[in-house]
Amino acid sequence: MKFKQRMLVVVSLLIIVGFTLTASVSFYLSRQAALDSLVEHEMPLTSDNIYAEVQRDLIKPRTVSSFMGNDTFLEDWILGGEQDPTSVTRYLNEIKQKYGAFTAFMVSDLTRNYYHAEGLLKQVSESDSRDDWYFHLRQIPGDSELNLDPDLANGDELTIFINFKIHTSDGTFLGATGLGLNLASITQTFSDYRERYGNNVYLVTPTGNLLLHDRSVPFSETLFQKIGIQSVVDQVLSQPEGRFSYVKDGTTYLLNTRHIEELNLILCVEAEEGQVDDALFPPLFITLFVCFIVTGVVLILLLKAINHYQQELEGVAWQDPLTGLLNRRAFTERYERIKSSHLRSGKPLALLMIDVDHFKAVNDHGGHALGDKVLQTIAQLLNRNQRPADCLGRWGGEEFILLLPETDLEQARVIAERVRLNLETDGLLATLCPQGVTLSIGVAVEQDVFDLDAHVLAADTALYQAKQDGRNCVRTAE
Ligand SMILES: Nc1nc2c(ncn2[C@@H]2O[C@H](COP(=O)(O)OP(=O)(O)OP(=O)(O)O)[C@@H](O)[C@H]2O)c(=O)[nH]1
Repeated sequence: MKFKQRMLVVVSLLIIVGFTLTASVSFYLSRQAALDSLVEHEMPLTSDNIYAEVQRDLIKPRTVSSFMGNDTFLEDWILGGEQDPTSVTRYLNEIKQKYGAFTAFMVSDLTRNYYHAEGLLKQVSESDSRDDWYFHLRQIPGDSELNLDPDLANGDELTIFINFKIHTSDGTFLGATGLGLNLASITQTFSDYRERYGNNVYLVTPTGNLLLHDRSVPFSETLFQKIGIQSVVDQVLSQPEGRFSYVKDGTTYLLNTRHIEELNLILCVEAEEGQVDDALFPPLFITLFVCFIVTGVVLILLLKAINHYQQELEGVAWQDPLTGLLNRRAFTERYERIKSSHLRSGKPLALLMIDVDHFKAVNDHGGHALGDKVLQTIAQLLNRNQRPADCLGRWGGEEFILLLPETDLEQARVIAERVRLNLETDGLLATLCPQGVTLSIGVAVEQDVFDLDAHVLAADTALYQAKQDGRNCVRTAE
């Protein structure tokens, strides 16, 4: 790989690695900050808000159920032998209407009659699994329990029942009463929570049953069956408040829990750790895009700079600094190129060795600076008169070399004569050197074997002859 390509690759890699590292570190730090904010602020805040909403949605019906459980009307009616069931039915209907409940019910322990807002529904029986809730309520030490069951009175729709015991002041169990809330509307509320706060929300009983949640989780699930959460489920159930994380299907979930005293339920707010990435990826992509653009611009500038300096260096390497003509090395390289096309075509290639006559005298009389000026002027004149395909160089000192492709000896001689004459009659040179500047030129033509040394030697020999013949003339090689 060339130096230039190596430089471009190294610089590209440096920029790309630099940008990628910077972008990655900044992405990592931003992600940590976003996660901290999610765990420390957003989830607890969501939990607070949902707690307030759960209080509004569930605690009020619970208060009403509690009021029903402690209502002396029901106690008296049961103790009075359950006369006139319409009074209980009316009572239940009024409660149901007033508080917008899905159902209101009362069960007498004496007769096992189950009343609801439209009258007697059935009798509860220990042999009917649907009535398990009732016999369970009888046994528990507390006053109340929340249950999720199908409601017989409403086409078996899943209903949240808030069950309260009815008992006498001395604690004798008389039956159960309470409200049923429509599950569909409550799960909708939880789905609304999810949409509003962007987190999963569910309520869990102290034994780990999922009681209420949005529709994303099957109802039959318990917390123990929820994949991934098993690692922390014991802590979730035993701590009044907590922050946990668990992994499910390669995704990390954050869990914020809180015990709701009044309902004896655990409120769980769950967020995907990856949700913070959604906000962070666009800036990352912008950074990488900027990196791409900057890399491109830097590479273009670098390429231009390298090309510029390369050209300058090539100029220094190939140019004669005084005259701007090709130096000996560049001329040799050109000769080799031109030679190969002549080898194919077999056409003649002419070489002119051009030497300034008595140049030493110019230096001696006018000084070295004038000598330089004269050499530059001669170079310009020679350059001006050459054809596009010709190749002119400075061979050394006051000696120039001119290569004429596809030119035979006679044509070359004519051209050399013209060059000599042009120079002899040039006005500027006459001004610089009043004593006059003349050229001696030796011409040699190659047709078969193109060898620069031999070619130069032949032209030099002709030049020597020109000098011998009194200078200011053209001589051709035999
Ligand atoms: N000013 C200047 N003089 C140079 C340069 N290169 C060579 N010379 C001078 O050119 C002169 C060449 O002198 P000679 O080789 O004796 O040839 P000449 O005086 O031209 O005589 P003939 O070639 O025999 O006609 C020397 O004095 C060199 O110092 C240059 O770049 N600048």
